[in-house]
Amino acid sequence: MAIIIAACTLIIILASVWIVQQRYQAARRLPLPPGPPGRWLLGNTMPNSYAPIQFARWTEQYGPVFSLKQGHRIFVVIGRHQAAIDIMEKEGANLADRPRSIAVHETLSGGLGVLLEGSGERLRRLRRVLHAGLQPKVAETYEPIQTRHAKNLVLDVLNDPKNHQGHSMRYSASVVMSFTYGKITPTSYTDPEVVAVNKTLAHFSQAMKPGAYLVDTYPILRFVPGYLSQLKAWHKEELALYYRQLDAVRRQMHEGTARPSFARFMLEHQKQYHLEDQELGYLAGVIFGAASDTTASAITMMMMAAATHTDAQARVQEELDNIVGRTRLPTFDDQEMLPQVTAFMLESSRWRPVTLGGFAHRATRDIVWKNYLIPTGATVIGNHWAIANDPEVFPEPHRFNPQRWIDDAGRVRGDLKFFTFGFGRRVCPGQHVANRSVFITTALILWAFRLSENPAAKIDTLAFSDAATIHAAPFEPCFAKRIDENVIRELCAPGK
Ligand code: HEM
Repeated sequence: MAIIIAACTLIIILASVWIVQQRYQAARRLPLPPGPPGRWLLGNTMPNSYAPIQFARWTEQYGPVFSLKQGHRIFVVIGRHQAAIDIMEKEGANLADRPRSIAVHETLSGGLGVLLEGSGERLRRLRRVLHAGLQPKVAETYEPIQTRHAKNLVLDVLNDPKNHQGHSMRYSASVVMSFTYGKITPTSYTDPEVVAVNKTLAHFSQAMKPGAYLVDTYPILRFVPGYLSQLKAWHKEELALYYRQLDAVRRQMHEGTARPSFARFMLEHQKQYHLEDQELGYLAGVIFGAASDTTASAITMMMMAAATHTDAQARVQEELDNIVGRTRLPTFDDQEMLPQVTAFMLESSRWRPVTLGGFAHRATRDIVWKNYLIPTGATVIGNHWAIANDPEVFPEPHRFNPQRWIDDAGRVRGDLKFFTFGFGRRVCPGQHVANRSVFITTALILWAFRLSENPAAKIDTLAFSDAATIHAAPFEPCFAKRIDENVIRELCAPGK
């Protein structure tokens, strides 16, 4: 009897292995998603500027998922909402990896960063601590910081409206300095610490530019003497800066004066999350990079949307007048009652997604989608710009229309989503903090001002930088006060 059971078990195991192998081989025989023809051996030429926009054109031409080849590398680009759900979200476990990045990750970040870290034990550890320090309950505790700096933003715009883009950058730099290191003094964009951290961010953007470092396509280049020396020097510089900032928090903890912050949280839980000293300093440092530019750009895009879509803006202001009135400021507690404010911010981050092309993922298993193969090792890109313009999910996608986010009962729709913060297991861990920043600044700015276009200086809403995080070209909207200036000044005064 035992022999029969053992034989049956063996047959079942062999049959299962055979079925899996057959499926694997069948999958391997499937074609890659279609795509533009490339040159023999060299493959496709990648767009050398504004790649997400060119990719969106190829989506129109080749369909929701298309592929490109460059040497031995395969790129698969997702440009439609449903395909993003099917692939980027449902196959999230097989797409948690990143393509190897010798220039930026291994050299400039000395392998210490998180954004370009491959999947594995280290990433899980880092994401665990990021989640613990940025999850909704903790993000809620940063609301007073965000409110304080949002009031400051209103005053800055009141005093110097021309420099509104600089003020948005100041807002996010101050907020991130507060919650990362517990810094409470108002931070300006010329603050030496902020200047130094921004320098590291500029290095990162420079090195990230497609084609800046060919070593990722031809890894042999890393052995060329001097080829990576600039990146190594920048790495030393940023590490020293991040250590200095962390040491300040350590010292304050020792003296008993440290305010709650992400750095303090990590130092207090260093053992629990198995963080090495270097990792800890670096993680706090990169938060500034990940949080400041993105948030500032999102706030600027919201203001651009308001200035160029005055009817949509008026609807938000009608709601603010009804729910909040003109004698107090909107607060986080009002959000439930302010669906128009939320819809406005959701639409502006769909209309001009600040990470236009998203960040590349890498397939760690073969993925089959509608009889096409996305093979192991392929670089998989969820193109935010193309997905944001999917006409099936967002009818008339080029139109700025916050009402698409509102249901028949006047509430924010729970069934509609845009991937502002990326996909699957690499989704942005700072999204709860970021959303709160964009909400409170939208509410306060639209409460205080009516924005419009200056007829003599029309705004080109498609003029933005070609970078991982886009920045609008300088523009000058008119900011008319909706509320008596004395009331604005009194309600936004420091300490109020
Ligand atoms: C409007 C503001 C923001 C936008 C649009 C944004 C967007 C993104 C996107 C698209 C990614 C990559 C997701 C993917 O690979 O699919 C990302 C990653 C990341 N973001 Fe954000 N982000 C914002 C604000 C923040 C803030 C405030 C923080 C921190 C407090 C933050 C921390 C991070 C980190 C650490 C990563 C790397 C995660 C990983 O690679 O596993 N972000 N963000």
